[in-house]
Amino acid sequence: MIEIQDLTVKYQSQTEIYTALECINLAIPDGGTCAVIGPSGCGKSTLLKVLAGIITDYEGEVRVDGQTINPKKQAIGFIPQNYGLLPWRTVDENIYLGMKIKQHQKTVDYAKLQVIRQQLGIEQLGKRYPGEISGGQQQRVSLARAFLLKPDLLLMDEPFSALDAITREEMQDVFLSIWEKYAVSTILVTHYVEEAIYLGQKIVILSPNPGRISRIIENPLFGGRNIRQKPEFFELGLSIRNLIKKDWSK
Ligand SMILES: Nc1ncnc2c1ncn2[C@@H]1O[C@H](COP(=O)(O)OP(=O)(O)OP(=O)(O)O)[C@@H](O)[C@H]1O
Repeated sequence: MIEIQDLTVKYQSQTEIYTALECINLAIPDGGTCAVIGPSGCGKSTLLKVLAGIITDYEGEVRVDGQTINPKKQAIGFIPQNYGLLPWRTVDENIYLGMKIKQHQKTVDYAKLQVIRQQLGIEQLGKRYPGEISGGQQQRVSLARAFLLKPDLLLMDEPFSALDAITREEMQDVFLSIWEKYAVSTILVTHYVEEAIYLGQKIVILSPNPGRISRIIENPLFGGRNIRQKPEFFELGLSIRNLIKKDWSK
């Protein structure tokens, strides 16, 4: 269980103290997914940085399975917007580098690596460099790296936003099929309402700054088959857009 209790984050600049997030309360069950939507500057990246252990100066409690979040004790996978691949390392090196760094493993579980590469359709790309593969393939490589780590928590910052609409939908399906197998607790930030409905069991809407939770929606459509084609999908999208318009104009 991921538990966030009364989380407030302030930045101190030379002239002022700026509150980026205020009194965030959220619980995500083990193996659940949560999509966070919010206007620019409301603190979405700040939230991910707290969860990734990059920001440690905050008020409130953030726990994974009852223990205060700490990337040295828990495995936390983070997929940044630009996928975070090292351009001077091959695809294979990029995939197992994360595991070596995070879990201090000297040896690589090649059998598992092979299974994940197959699931993601990147078996043929191992010797290439990130600059020699497409954006969708780079996204697959970053997913392989994250899932090989078997994270206690997977964080994704606008994971598919750099992809064209068709590849984005394809990658959302790829993500879901792997996530179903490994049941990794996942928090993703997105600015696409449809992506939030497709990938989020919970959908969290943040208010403009300071970011507060304005809604938490338990998504009734999550995990359904072919939901993108269903009228309920469009209806939920419309009602979330209306909520956002109301909440963000306050
Ligand atoms: N190091 C910092 N010092 C001072 N203020 C900061 C710092 N980092 C972020 N902020 C401010 O905190 C607020 C939240 O920033 P954050 O990057 O978390 O927003 P965001 O929701 O991810 O934005 P976007 O959608 O535009 O990426 C913003 O107003 C930003 O200007």
